[in-house]
Amino acid sequence: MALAGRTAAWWARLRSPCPAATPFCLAARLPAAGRRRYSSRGKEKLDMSIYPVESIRNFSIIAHVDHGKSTLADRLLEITGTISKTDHNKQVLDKLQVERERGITVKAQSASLFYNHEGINYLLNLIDTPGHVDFSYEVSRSLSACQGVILVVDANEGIQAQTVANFYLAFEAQLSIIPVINKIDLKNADPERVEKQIEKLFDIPTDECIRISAKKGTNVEKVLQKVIEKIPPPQCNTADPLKALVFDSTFDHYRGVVANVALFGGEIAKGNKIVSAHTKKRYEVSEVGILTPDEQPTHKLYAGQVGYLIAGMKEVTEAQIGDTLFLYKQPVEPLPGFKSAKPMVFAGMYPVDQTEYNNLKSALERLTLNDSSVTVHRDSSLALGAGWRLGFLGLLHMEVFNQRLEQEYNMSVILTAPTVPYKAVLSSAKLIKEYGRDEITIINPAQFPDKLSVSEYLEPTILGTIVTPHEYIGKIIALCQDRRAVQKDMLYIDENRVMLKYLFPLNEIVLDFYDALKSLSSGYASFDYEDAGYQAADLIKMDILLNGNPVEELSTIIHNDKAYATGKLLCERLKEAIPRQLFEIAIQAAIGKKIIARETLKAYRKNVVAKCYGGDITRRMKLLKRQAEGKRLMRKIGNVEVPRDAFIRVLKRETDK
Ligand SMILES: Nc1nc2c(ncn2[C@@H]2O[C@H](COP(=O)(O)OP(=O)(O)OP(=O)(O)O)[C@@H](O)[C@H]2O)c(=O)[nH]1
Repeated sequence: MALAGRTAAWWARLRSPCPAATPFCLAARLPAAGRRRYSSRGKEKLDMSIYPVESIRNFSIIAHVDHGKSTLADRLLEITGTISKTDHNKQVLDKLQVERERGITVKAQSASLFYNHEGINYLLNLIDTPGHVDFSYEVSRSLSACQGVILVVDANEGIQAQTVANFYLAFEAQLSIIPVINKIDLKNADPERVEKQIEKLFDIPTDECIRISAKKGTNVEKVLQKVIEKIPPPQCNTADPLKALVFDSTFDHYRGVVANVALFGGEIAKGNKIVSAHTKKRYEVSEVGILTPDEQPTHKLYAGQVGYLIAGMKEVTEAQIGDTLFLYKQPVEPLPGFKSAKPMVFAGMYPVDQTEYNNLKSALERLTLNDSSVTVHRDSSLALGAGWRLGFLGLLHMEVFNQRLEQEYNMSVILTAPTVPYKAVLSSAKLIKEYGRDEITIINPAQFPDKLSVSEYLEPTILGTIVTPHEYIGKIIALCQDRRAVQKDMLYIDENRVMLKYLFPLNEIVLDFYDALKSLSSGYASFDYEDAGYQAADLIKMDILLNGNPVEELSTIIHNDKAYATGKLLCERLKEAIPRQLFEIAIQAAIGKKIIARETLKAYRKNVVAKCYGGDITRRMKLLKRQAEGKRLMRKIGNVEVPRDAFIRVLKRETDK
């Protein structure tokens, strides 16, 4: 919208003192830490009409993990008076307990900042993003609500794998990029070297980089000024019909779904009747507001602004991420949505005790409301009872989800070995008819179709980026080869740093690749990856047998080349996990009918009443009862008693490897 044609009153409002510096000051109303969920209650509504599109900048901070995004966000919130300057305000946007404990950002948060620059009041909408590869889905989602990004690079570590990945996400989205070199206060900081890396890899002139210390606040104000100068305001108009993009949503127990929206046109207020382009359902808006970063109700939200709305949606699925909301009877062309999050890792989840099944079910339902990237299917297992098969974006995502179940819902669960989603191209007419298609995705080894009914198995692959000091390159190449990876590129970022690109089977990196890479490079190498489709693979299903009976929970799908080593390992671990019994037990790994590994557990008799011969009957009964109780914790496979937790011990150590 052109600036010309504005009234004098409009200019006067725009140039009036920034709300953050007046008695309106939001900072004064915000508790320093530990904000309540229902934080909008009783707050005076703000008038957002004083922020026309020209005064708005929507931006994100992107970086490699730990390069200082959250710290920079804290400083920006302080400088603009959005939060007060206290020591309690560390990582204000990291609201989840798991985020604070692990020091990582899991869920993107947004905050509106008010900033007066050269007499003009600006509304800056900052969207914090997670740095870990598992959460890159959140990054691309956040970027869709932005016109620019601050790309933060650590002055000591320089460009890392996720810096490259995040840069390309922003570049492909055609966003303005402000390169910032952080941590210049560190003794080993070498901003000049990092500037050269940025020039070489991203073609950004060295003099465009801003050197800052987010921790000490050095030059942070310059970053804000650059945001105003370099990032364009959103291209939209309040006079147009409402067009609101849902870019995130959370669930509040009291008020239902709180949808984070970016307005690409029109305005929205309490009482408006809106329709979801995705579900076609109609709602009445009960509250709109901005995030500061707490919820701050406003009278309206206008085109170009970013905020939240509550409209009586009961489930997060109703506020589908990427959905477009419009006014009832004023339909608009929906905005291009997002690719839905694709789970990379699947695992079985079971209650430790089956009596907890219903509690776990409701905890899962509530947690997935807040994390819609987790997929849930019901599943059951002979050993572990009724449960679910869950799909996660990666292993860290799985761990974080599990930790949130424990911390936020007090549930402890059993997680089985993670597996990646394989595919099979079917050749058997019977199976094709049964499935209704000739290609199936296998997320559970129990569904693995026999080789005779399949023309080809496929495994998921990823394109991995590794950035490392060059002295570790030999060991890293050997590690990649061991993981069946194929080199695609190798580039020197500067005289002693190398960037490698490899095509990996996802299965080879999902469990422990990152740990192996970190340990052989003394922590210096970094890794990021993106989906690279499927490739044909020589896959097999390996079964574990106890005295000839298969243990379904321990079946795994693996590459033929890795079968022998894995089979041997599982047999050895089971031998440790199963107590000796009255008879000898053969523990075997098998592919089809062929045995590929074997361990033998010698016979042993634990006669609890042996000591009591001639003793009194009550003591004898008591001991027999205790033995019976112990048996309930066992699962019988054939005639072999296996402690229920043995499966987990065996599988868990697989993930801990
Ligand atoms: N010395 C110094 N340390 C900093 C600076 N900025 C951030 N740090 C520290 O670097 C660590 C990581 O900072 P964060 O802000 O949590 O990093 P992040 O990029 O948000 O991390 P994720 O949310 O996990 O992606 C923290 O210990 C910060 O205190 C800085 O300018 N100087």
